[in-house]
Amino acid sequence: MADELKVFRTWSSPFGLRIIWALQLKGLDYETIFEDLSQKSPLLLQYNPTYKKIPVLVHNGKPISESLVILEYIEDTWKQNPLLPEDPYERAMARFWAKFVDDKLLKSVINVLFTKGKEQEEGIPKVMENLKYIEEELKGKKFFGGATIGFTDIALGWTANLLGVIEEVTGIKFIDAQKFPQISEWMHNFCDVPVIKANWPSRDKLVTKYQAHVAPK
Ligand SMILES: N[C@@H](CCC(=O)N[C@@H](CS)C(=O)NCC(=O)O)C(=O)O
Repeated sequence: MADELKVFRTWSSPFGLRIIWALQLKGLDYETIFEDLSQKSPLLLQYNPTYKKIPVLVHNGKPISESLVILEYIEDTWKQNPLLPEDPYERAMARFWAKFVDDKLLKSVINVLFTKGKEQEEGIPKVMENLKYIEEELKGKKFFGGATIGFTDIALGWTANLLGVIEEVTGIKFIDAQKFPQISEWMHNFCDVPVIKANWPSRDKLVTKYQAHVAPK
């Protein structure tokens, strides 16, 4: 039986994009279901009753949620074009940095995006500190996984367009090539990969969306 793959996502979600990138890098066909999160579909609620969030990947009727878990499932199920290294220690490190992206970097960026005044100012050094860890980790590497993009690159991928959008919306500069040369180079290399380039949501639409969510100064 051919695999039936469905992805529940939204047009803008960076978590949803991770799944699209991974499926396309693996050369897999899938159907996309775009959700309106203000009116979640009964199917989304059925497939992800605990978190009620996108993305959800449904493989032959079986749902998997949480983007990093879905990435692992994709990697475990389809062996072509590996996203994780073979060596167990390197695999652990790839997972460690992907978790760092969600637990530390993303949270610090969201905090700056959705606060203002003193709270926002105090949040900026935390973002910079988290970016410095990534900068160190990327030293001497084109991608986290080496010559081709892998698990950690996909996890960090949102920064390559969303950080710029957030800079525009907040007026706060996070990335410049002098302060973060490795990250800047990585962003450039990452955006150059055809599967990545082909799937970015419209930057203008993202700016409008985030402007509407951000607290007025
Ligand atoms: N940790 C989750 C985060 C997913 C997530 O936050 N999805 C958002 C859209 S970007 C969502 O579905 N929000 C709906 C809600 O919170 O009700 C993952 O990695 O998949």
